Amino acid sequence: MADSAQAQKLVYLVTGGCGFLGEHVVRMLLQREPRLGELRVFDLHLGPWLEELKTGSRWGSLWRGGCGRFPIPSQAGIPTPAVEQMILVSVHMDGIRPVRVTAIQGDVTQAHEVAAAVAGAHVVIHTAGLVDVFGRASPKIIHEVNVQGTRNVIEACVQTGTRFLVYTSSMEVVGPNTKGDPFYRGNEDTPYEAVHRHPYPCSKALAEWLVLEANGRKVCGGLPLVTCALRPTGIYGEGHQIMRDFYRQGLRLGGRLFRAIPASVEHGRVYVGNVAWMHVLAARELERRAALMGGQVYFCYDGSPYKSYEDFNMEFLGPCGLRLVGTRPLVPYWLLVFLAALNVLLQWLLRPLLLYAPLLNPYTLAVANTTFTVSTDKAQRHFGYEPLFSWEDSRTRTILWVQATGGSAQ
Ligand SMILES: NC(=O)c1ccc[n+]([C@@H]2O[C@H](COP(=O)([O-])OP(=O)(O)OC[C@H]3O[C@@H](n4cnc5c(N)ncnc54)[C@H](O)[C@@H]3O)[C@@H](O)[C@H]2O)c1
Ligand SMILES: CC(C)[C@@H](O)CC[C@@H](C)[C@H]1CC[C@H]2[C@@H]3[C@H](O)C=C4C[C@@H](O)CC[C@]4(C)[C@H]3CC[C@]12C
Repeated sequence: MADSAQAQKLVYLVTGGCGFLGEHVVRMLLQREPRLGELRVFDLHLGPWLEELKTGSRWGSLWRGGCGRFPIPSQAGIPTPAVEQMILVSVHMDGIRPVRVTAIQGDVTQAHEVAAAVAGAHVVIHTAGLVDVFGRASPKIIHEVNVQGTRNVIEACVQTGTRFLVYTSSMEVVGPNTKGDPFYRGNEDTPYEAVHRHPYPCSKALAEWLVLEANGRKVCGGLPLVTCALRPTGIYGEGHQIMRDFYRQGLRLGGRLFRAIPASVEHGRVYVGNVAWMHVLAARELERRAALMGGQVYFCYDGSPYKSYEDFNMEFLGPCGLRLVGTRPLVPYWLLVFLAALNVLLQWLLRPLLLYAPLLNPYTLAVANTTFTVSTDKAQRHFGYEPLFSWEDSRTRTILWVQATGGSAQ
């Protein structure tokens, strides 16, 4: 067993660390990982919020030391992306402990950039991905980022000797499938015909398979790679852009949203803070429980209620002044199908001029209209996961965020 937590100074790498989920994972690690010595935040687009780390305003961290552009040690002459290193003194329950935060602007599709970022890391939490179900990116790009990017992360772990990899997968690896079969309060062992056509779920399913298949491969140094995949359902919380889009749409429509999906269609949702916590815990326990956790998948879950996608959103948009009109869908389903198809045609026609990517398309309509909920305790049984945030707390935090954005672009 490794030294005590206080003595260990581990290097964590979070890919996609500036994304909706990634940012919460970064903050959770800074707050709740006592073994953290260096935190590498790797992303194609580094967020301005990283600048706040200098003031330490968010976590009681104190800023110490300069922030300059330092090249991370090049590996065998591999060119390294520009990095920004900040030294943080994080105040934790266990006392004051210095944490180095290294912001790395890089691309997971570039194997050499990934290898440079992974080199020397103890754990990789791989959240980077192209979450596109709206036709913004081509299938080729989605595959490049989500599949080849994941392959690059795996190979970097093997080449550089990093042994622990937690991958952010998705419920969509399972479903809803192309037949629209419901998945009603299922778990990791529930039989379900996971058949996909859309580029996004196909890419997530292949990437997850690669991660699980890599479990047990010998890394540089001869020890085995230990991997697991976490499958969040629809994540909500501070920073959820789709929630913000619904809020802005409602404001434009005079404080109203119009029901399009039957209230009986249940959708699994999970608070971003609990998803982040599950990632931190899985990364911590993967070493100690390698035999049990290695090669496993875990749905992300918490106490969020089972509701239709629209009714669930109203838990937050209602207290922000919006009203969902209709107890039943106000538009016949065939008309929604027609409008979704029309959106695809418009997207294709307008593509030479502008990117038209509305929420409604045949895929999003099918997903929204298909029950998909999980009921499981596998993460609790395997690595002691319990949600960190209650439903009430998750709801309050999300409402406060929606109110704070006020429908703005932030
Ligand atoms: N949002 C959800 O409801 C949800 C549900 C289940 C799973 N997931 C998964 O969680 C992960 C994070 O999703 P999110 O909702 O935070 O999305 P997001 O788009 O907010 O975050 C993804 C991050 O990855 C980065 N990224 C994209 N391409 C990259 C590249 N080529 N190189 C480096 N970084 C790159 C983006 O800049 C972004 O910061 C994804 O893998 C997604 O599939 C999301
Ligand atoms: C226009 C109406 C029909 C409206 O109700 C459409 C809602 C639609 C945009 C969302 C309904 C379900 C969402 C998806 C689900 O929460 C799970 C996902 C998995 C994750 O990996 C990525 C995001 C998503 C695909 C999510 C996207 C938005 C919805 C399709």
